[in-house]
Amino acid sequence: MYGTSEIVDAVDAAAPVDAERTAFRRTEKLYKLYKTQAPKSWKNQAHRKADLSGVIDFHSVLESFKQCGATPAGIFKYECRGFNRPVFCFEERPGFYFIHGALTDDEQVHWIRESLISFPQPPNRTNHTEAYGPIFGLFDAVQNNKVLVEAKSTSSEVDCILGYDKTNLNSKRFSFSEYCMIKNNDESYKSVAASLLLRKLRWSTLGLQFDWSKRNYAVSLPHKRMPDDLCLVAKKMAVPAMPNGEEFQPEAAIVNYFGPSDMLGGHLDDMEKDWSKPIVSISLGCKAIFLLGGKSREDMPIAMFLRSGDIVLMAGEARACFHGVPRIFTDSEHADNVDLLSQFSNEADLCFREYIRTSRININIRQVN
Ligand SMILES: O=C(O)CCC(=O)C(=O)O
Ligand SMILES: [Fe+2]
Repeated sequence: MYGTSEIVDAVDAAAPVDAERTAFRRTEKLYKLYKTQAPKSWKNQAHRKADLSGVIDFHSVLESFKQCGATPAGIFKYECRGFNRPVFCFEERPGFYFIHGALTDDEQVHWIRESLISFPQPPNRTNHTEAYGPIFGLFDAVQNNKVLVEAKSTSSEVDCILGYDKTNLNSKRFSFSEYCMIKNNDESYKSVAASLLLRKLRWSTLGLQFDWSKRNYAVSLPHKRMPDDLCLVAKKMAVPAMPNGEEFQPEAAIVNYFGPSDMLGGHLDDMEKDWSKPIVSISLGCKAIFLLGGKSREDMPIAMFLRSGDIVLMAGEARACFHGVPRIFTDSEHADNVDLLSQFSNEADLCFREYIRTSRININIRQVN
């Protein structure tokens, strides 16, 4: 990847002065979440209101297309034989496809659960792997108010309490434990609440593991195959962007987890060999603004809303276009997640509901070779 490709907290993040000179950066600034220079006492209400009138809303585009068969200038409805969902494209950005409402509510619920329960499980790596080694059962630990504990002592008693795997002496010694153990804590433990780890979860990688430090796919890292059901969705959704009716071959995915003030800076995804193959990118949870730039950061980006259940494809020329997510919406006026939240109304689903109420998840699936 090239550019600011990791999710960062956008609030008050100071941009380097010359970085603000590009059209992409200026547009990011228009939409990203700022605290104004308000007195501290205003803290929670002090988010500047962005003007959203220039953001394309494909929900409205589809509604007016249904009514009068017309689309706004520069946008057309793409007809793909055998593909029964509405797909829109931009005349100026060939290779970019917007599939509005691609996933049903049930499918969205399924992928949110998978993103929180299964996808961060080892051998898949997450942004926490470097600091803590492989962590098993993060979401279960959140539901049970557990904490991640490090054993400094080498006593067999601690090994036993932590379920430490002696067969893997290189792995770091962190494991989830009950709160009560920590109350009787002594210096031999270092601990962090599972709920905090979940809040700070930024990415997990599926299939071939992406090595962020070397910025390539590390074939030698242990990995599982991509989940079959996710491959099926990706193959089905990739159809409008596949050259000559070929079948998309999903080999890797990056799952991005966005908290309320997180953003993903403008970047290119350029580590895959064949750019004629699409990246299939699934949105879940809170609504976001997606910026689709051009091949230069100086090209004026197109801003559009991404809602839970929308899927975008970036293939061919669009693979060379800078893109990013300057903003997610967590306030009830804009988040657009009421229907989704109602799917998590059981007592047992409280943790999912609380998480997704103020978060966005993006699963982007790639053919690497
Ligand atoms: O979150 C999104 O919609 C885009 C994610 C993305 O561009 C990436 O992970 O490379
Ligand atoms: Fe990307």
